[in-house]
Amino acid sequence: SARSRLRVLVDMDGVLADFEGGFLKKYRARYPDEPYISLEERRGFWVSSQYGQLRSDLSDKAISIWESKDFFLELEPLPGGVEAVKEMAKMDNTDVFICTSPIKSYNHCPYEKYAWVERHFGHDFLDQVILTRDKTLVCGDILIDDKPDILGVESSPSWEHILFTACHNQHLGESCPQRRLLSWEDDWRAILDSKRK
Ligand SMILES: O=c1ccn([C@@H]2O[C@H](COP(=O)(O)O)[C@@H](O)[C@H]2O)c(=O)[nH]1
Ligand SMILES: [Mg+2]
Repeated sequence: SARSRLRVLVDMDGVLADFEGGFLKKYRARYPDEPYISLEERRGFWVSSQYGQLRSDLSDKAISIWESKDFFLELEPLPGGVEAVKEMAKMDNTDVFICTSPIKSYNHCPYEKYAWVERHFGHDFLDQVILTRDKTLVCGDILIDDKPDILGVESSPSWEHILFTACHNQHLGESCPQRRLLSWEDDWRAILDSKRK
């Protein structure tokens, strides 16, 4: 593109906010007598699918956790993520947006995603929030995201997907051709620099 500024899109759940850890903690607190899947045993992006495979009724129990009030608001930041995004936002010729998909049960999630960003980044950073169920429609140079397959109506998105390593995707090998960011301790600055014109 003719753009001279680098546009970085950063996912929220599983990249900035500890969705998996927050889910497991609240699931075990609410359903102490039910089986659970440890973070080491997590496979596949959809938590609800893996719980459904464990026992069919556990899928709805899993969903009940992230549909509850305060679930998204109370997620802990993943180590180094907030600091990295704040640093990116101050870099020359760089625009950074938080690009996140809300759940369709909208009573709490969209509000709490904004409130989480305000809490951890400050009010002004709300200008950088993009809520969308289809990230392929968002224009950018890089999308840092833990979901291995980011699909939507645009078959050829403008961004390069950098796969952020999470418990559910860490075992995937050749089937994931994307470049990875192993954590926020990994060299995210080099990835950004590799995309600069
Ligand atoms: O089993 C699951 C696991 C997660 N979700 C929701 O999907 C989105 C993921 O958003 P990203 O922007 O891709 O990180 C999030 O709202 C989770 O709550 C789900 O519906 N089912
Ligand atoms: Mg995510």
